[in-house]
Amino acid sequence: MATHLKNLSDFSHTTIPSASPYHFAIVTAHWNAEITGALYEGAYQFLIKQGADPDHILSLTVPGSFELSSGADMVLQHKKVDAVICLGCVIKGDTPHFDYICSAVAHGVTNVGIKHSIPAIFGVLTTDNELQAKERAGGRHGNKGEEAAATAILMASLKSQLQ
Ligand SMILES: Nc1c(NC[C@H](O)[C@H](O)[C@H](O)CO)[nH]c(=O)[nH]c1=O
Ligand SMILES: CC(=O)[C@@H](O)COP(=O)(O)O
Repeated sequence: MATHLKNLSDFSHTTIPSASPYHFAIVTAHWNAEITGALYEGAYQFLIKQGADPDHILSLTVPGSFELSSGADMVLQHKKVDAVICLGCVIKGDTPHFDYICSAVAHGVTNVGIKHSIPAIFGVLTTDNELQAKERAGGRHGNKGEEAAATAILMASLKSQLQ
């Protein structure tokens, strides 16, 4: 399975730069709140462990994953952050709705990051069922929220090196 091959899931804290210089926003979708809450806790606690100032982490909630792009755009329009982490969980149902949401949020988060030249991190689970989601939100396949936070720190560090 591809998940066990993911480098980030094997990262050690020593390979990620300190988060202390940076300001972060975490935008979390309320849909599938048990899962997205676990993603949020993973992301938030990872940032803190890496030295982020709690006062430099802005946390917001949007209704669903489809709104993550809009939420991230609003944050980047009004707040100075070094990276925005978008967390959600889309679980396949009986209709193609899943495909439209997943495509929209993937493209939307990408476009928001490019629009603002601020790293916008795609921390959205797109699963066939609830079990797969639970396995990736603190279960046997790790916590994608932690990985999203690690990615945010790495990208913020990269940008600071280029300036
Ligand atoms: N089915 C899921 C949704 N659906 C809601 C959409 O994200 C959106 O809020 C609605 O279409 C109104 O624009 N959202 C998730 O995050 N996860 C799902 O499984
Ligand atoms: C991903 C979704 O929006 C999904 O929960 C909707 O379920 P359905 O396709 O059965 O309406």
